[in-house]
Amino acid sequence: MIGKEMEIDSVKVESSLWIGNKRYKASLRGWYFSWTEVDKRNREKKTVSVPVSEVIGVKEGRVEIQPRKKLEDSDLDFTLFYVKRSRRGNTRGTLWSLGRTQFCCPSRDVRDQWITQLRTALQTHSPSRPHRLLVFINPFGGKKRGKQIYHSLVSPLFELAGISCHVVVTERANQARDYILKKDLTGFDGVVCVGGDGMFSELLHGVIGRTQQEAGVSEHDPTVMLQPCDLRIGIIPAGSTDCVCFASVGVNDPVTSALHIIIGDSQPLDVCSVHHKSTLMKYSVSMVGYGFYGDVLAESERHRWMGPLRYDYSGCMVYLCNRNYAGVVQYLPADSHVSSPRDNTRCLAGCRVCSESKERLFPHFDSSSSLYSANLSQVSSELEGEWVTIEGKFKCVSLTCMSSSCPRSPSGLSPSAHLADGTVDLILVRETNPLGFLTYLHRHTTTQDQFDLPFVEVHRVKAVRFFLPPGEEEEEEYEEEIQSSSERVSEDPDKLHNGDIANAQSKTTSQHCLAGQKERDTVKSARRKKRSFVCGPCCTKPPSVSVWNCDGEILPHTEILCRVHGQLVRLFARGIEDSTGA
Ligand SMILES: CCCCCCCCCCCCC/C=C/[C@@H](O)[C@H](COP(=O)(O)O)NC(=O)CCCCCCCCCCCCCCC
Ligand SMILES: Nc1ncnc2c1ncn2[C@@H]1O[C@H](COP(=O)(O)OP(=O)(O)O)[C@@H](O)[C@H]1O
Ligand SMILES: [Ca+2]
Repeated sequence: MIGKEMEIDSVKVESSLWIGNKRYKASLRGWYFSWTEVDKRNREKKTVSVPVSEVIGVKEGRVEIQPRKKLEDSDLDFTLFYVKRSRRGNTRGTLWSLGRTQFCCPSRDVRDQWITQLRTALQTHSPSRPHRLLVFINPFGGKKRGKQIYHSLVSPLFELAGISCHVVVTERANQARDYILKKDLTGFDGVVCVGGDGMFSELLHGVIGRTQQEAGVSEHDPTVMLQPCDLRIGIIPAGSTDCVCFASVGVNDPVTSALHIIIGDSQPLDVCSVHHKSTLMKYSVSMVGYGFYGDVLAESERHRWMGPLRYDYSGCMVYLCNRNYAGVVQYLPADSHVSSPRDNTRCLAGCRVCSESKERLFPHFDSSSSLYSANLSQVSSELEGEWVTIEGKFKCVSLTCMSSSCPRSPSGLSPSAHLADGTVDLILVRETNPLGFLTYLHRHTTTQDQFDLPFVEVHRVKAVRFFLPPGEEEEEEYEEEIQSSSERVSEDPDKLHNGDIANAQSKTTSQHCLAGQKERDTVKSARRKKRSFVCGPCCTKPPSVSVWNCDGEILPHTEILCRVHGQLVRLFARGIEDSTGA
């Protein structure tokens, strides 16, 4: 490896090249390919430098790939494709596009030499680029443009970069997850989803599940140390919230994401496992939310036809219901010397807090062999320590492993949270008046501190337990109903979908709203009332139990234990490249 690097470092290719009718002095030195304009008196002008790691492809002749491939035969020309950066409106992240420059060489020999040298440098300097990818497209995500986005914007870039893809257009929910869990994945360097957070979640569950299966680790045991996953995940945003993409890249743009995948970027990510009793329910990377966000999701599932707007509509409806929910929250604080959710920092590309966390998270990591010499039955110490208990009435209880920024909220649920520091932020919004809560929500869309409110508190934690106060415990009947819906699912695993749960809920909801006093008097109806979620402003006695929204899916239980697994998976991303500062 080092030998090769030295060999390349010593390679110095230089020649005159033309772009249009201007002459340039071009050179390839180590990590950079640069070209400097030279005027008629041999004076040097502006230099453009492209890191070899950001070269997407080198083609013979004059080539255009967008809008349509066009090849002109020429012995003297070559075309260089690379990452070009630009800012984007009010977001912090950097938008990437495909830069393209056509060079004309003095002779065919010189042209061939340039192409060979550039391609060799590319191979040497970008060892972690993927060569073969498994791509899942959800044709129904977001505005239903997944297929079009992939075929018109992404696939031509992958082709240009020489990446071969096996594409699966999904026909049902959970198809992507099951594929990753069961099929032969030999030869794939990564998995990619074209869709939203729900589709990402399928890949996440597939990749984590598969890795644990192969390592013989039980996913259900919350105390176990899970095996970190090798297969990287790429996200081409084509969903409704696109929070995971936005929070890890800084923009939700299919071309930017495709370019990060091509150059083989790698961003570790913390993952929360959510357990009920001794069963794993879900993994989450963005938001696990009870109360407001749970109700918004339950309501939004009934308005899927509205597309991404369903969340805004449901948000308003749920806001008008003005609910508060009693609960007991217990948490295990993280080390407050390292960072705090109110330290006003942002997790950006190359984040120091995240990179320093690696050693703490993987004390057994052997960097020379890149192996985790972890004893697989190893019990993690992450659940040890002094738990803090808070009981009260809450508008919402939210947990987030990362900032959870999205186009709706560019700084996110917890603006100073880190992608890969092995902690999760717990946000408690206590009972307050509607104006107070609106102020809290509104601050997600501005730069004002949403934690600087008397009814809001935030803690950086490693684990959280939530349960209902004594006397308000989870109802068996409800659990049975969910159970029977899961049983139906085990006959046909593809039917477990938010829709099912939300339908069951909305059925009770509309029954509650429409049924007369007679039915309401029965015990059964009283129970239903308790678990109905959104019934509009007509409700005089709101239900006392909400649901958990786990990365956009409704969890079938209220009592949960969440714990964070630091840097469990890796994305084809690099964190947010700050376009406002550096
Ligand atoms: C007054 C303006 C208030 C704006 C409040 C924005 C808060 C945004 C926090 C966003 C956290 C997002 C966490 C990510 C969740 C996703 O995993 C998950 C799944 O995404 P997918 O469908 O793409 O698969 N998405 C969600 O669960 C959606 C949550 C979205 C909540 C939006 C709430 C909008 C609230 C509008 C309230 C308006 C009150 C107005 C009163 C007159
Ligand atoms: N072919 C399909 N038919 C129905 N549901 C699907 C299909 N493919 C994926 N899904 C499911 O659709 C849900 C939403 O997908 P997602 O891509 O996240 O879009 P959105 O951001 O609009 O919610 C996911 O939970 C995923 O499991
Ligand atoms: Ca984190």
